[in-house]
Amino acid sequence: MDIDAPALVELTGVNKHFGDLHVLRDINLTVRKGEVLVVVGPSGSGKSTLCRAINRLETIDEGAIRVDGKPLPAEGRGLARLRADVGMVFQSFNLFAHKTVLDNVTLGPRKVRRSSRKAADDEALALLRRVGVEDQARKMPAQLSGGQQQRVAIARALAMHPKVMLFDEPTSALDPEMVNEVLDAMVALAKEGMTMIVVTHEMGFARKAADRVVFMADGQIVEEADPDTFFTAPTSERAKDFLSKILIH
Ligand SMILES: Nc1ncnc2c1ncn2[C@@H]1O[C@H](COP(=O)(O)OP(=O)(O)OP(=O)(O)O)[C@@H](O)[C@H]1O
Repeated sequence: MDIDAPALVELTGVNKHFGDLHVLRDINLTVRKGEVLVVVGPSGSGKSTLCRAINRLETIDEGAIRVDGKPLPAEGRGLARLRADVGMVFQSFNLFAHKTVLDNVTLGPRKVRRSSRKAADDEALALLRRVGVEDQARKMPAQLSGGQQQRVAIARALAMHPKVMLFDEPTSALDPEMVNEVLDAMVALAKEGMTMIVVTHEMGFARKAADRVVFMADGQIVEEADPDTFFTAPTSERAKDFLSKILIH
């Protein structure tokens, strides 16, 4: 990753509450073009909320979030553009159940990017090939395994030509034997230079693919470091405690 690359996602003084719960506490974070940032931390530390705020699936109470230099839009067309620029892959694959795999991938480009059917189909098939599921294109999502569905979800986000991809625990709902096929697709994407923010409990992925690891606890960024430093020499007691409780491959 180029350390002089321009900032693509910038959070400044971000605070968020759910009622009395202060779920994001003064978050300052910059993700540069081409960077792979992995966010780790205990359950309930605010990792999902952070991801969702960047895509404006959650509003924030204070602070500013910029994507590619622009503040997040409030509503309307700007929001559709933001959701195209910021691709999101969730734990639950969120595919449209009544549409074929191919239609799941082409729907966004045809609607938002006004691609022709032929152009959208051709690109979708190329993307499905890239994540290894092109032979599933005519099937319905329910006919696919969880790992295949998640790879379709990645292809669907990529079809919008995102500037950054957010992954919120993309393998947590998968059977163990399917985890690697999704992680491999993500590693390939990282190697191609995609800017990525990945919330995960897969520390092997973090070690392999992350440029930087951010450790969150109680809504705060407690520590951030390159993966080698974070996993071998964490400085905060909270990160040490967290790492002592998980298995690192
Ligand atoms: N819509 C909501 N309304 C109220 N509280 C919420 C809401 N969404 C999340 N929370 C709470 O905010 C806190 C942070 O949640 P969040 O999902 O961001 O954590 P997380 O670090 O992603 O956790 P996990 O690893 O378990 O997914 C939790 O205590 C959660 O219960």
